[in-house]
Amino acid sequence: MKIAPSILSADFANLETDIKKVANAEYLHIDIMDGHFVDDLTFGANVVQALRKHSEQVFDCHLMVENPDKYIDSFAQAGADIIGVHVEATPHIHRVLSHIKKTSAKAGVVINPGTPITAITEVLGMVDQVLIMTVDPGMGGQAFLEETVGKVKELAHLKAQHGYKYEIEVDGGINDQTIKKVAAVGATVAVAGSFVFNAQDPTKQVAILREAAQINGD
Ligand SMILES: O=C(CO)[C@H](O)[C@H](O)COP(=O)(O)O
Ligand SMILES: [Fe+2]
Repeated sequence: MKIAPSILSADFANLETDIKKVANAEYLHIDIMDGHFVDDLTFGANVVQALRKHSEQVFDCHLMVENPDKYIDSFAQAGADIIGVHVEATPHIHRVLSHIKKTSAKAGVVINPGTPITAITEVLGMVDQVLIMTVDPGMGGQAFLEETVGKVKELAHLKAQHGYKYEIEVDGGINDQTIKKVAAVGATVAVAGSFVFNAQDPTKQVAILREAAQINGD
């Protein structure tokens, strides 16, 4: 299981310091909110570019924005390694994913808890990552929604059946207990914000998550 600390719960006044505390994780998860697709506002490509100088990790940019197509080039140029777009944010998901694939970034599709897997079936063969939201997007610190576990299992089944290559990422309410549930059904990347950064020692929290995932997962 790869661990993806979400800087949504980091100290925005000390991002450089905070990201160094989680250098033992494979990914850095960067939540981009536009105040339209979700209520809150976070940061843009300029912040990604600034962070890029301080980390070699995979920059996993989760775009919670309307009109995602408008932002793809700037995030790719800023140093995003993966750009994830919500299927709910565009009627043209195939076009947007094709656009990402023409940049240096890998393409991810994201689905909300209320969206079925059938909404993304047609694009599963073209994506590098599928992100299953395990909370409703918009804020950190929410409780994991148990009913999303079935979708992780379904995605893992489709991956094996069709030989797809995507990572299966989960995001929201991940802690040392919930990570076991998603690891057991095939998740390969776990995002965690509050569990990692709302603790004294974020480095240790990453290690705790990794160990917990191994008990029931890979
Ligand atoms: O996309 C997100 C919210 O929309 C965040 O990545 C997610 O909520 C992480 O926070 P936590 O681990 O505290 O639930
Ligand atoms: Fe996220």
